[in-house]
Amino acid sequence: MMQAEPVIEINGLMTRFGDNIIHENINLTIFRGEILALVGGSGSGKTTLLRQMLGLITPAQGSVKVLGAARYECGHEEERKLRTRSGVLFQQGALFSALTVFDNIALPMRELRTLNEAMIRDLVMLKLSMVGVEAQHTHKMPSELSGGMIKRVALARALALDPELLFLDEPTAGLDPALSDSFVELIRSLREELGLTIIMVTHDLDTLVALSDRVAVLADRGIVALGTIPEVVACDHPFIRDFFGGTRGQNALRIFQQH
Ligand SMILES: Nc1ncnc2c1ncn2[C@@H]1O[C@H](COP(=O)(O)OP(=O)(O)OP(=O)(O)O)[C@@H](O)[C@H]1O
Repeated sequence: MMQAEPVIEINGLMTRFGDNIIHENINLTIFRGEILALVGGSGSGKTTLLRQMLGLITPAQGSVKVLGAARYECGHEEERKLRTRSGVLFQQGALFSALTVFDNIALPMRELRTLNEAMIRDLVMLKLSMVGVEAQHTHKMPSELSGGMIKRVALARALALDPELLFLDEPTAGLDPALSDSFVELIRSLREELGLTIIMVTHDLDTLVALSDRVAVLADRGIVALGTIPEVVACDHPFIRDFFGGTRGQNALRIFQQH
């Protein structure tokens, strides 16, 4: 059951790159335990908003509060702690190509400088088993892995430090439908097991329907709709009509209604 504890609070956020205003007066609260999806047209600022929640891009105006701390205003030490409480699966550059599977997952643990190598070894193996990657792949290089396996290893790395918040940028992009379904299933079960709050950007309707509790639609520099899928679909906006209106949209919604 969703609890009403806010874990991310965005108020009056404005983003500008040069003369290009991307967001104007964005307000969004994300609650512990939910999966919130950000959708919107290309260039609507989904990835930028995700990066602002992660502390990677400073907004021109407004505040971003994460786990009670004001991002961009809290001190260095608090910012460091916040980073360890968030896991990220980026669309590109999911793994370091020069490091083995083991070392990719061990890296954030080693950076903590509080764990010895024996503990790190046990933790890496635990994370790999959580995402369904067998021990025989531990010493492979990323170039030796399939696309589906890379996503799983990247997810294990995102979970390396037991984060409370998990950020996913297009988690199923580039996966064929069967791999995409099994990855969605994995994310869903990890959310249950670990009590994660998940913020994801996705273009994929099947992923959206299968995972999201709420959807925020970015368009016209703001959030034009926010709510459950049926609530969002009921909003009359050109992007929403196009996004959910086609055959794929209608099929995805039918599956949603059958759940
Ligand atoms: N560092 C930057 N410098 C200048 N412009 C940027 C920068 N980052 C993003 N932009 C611009 O901001 C806008 C929003 O980009 P963003 O990547 O957040 O969109 P998006 O909704 O995630 O798009 P897509 O679905 O295509 O990935 C785009 O017009 C992009 O060109």
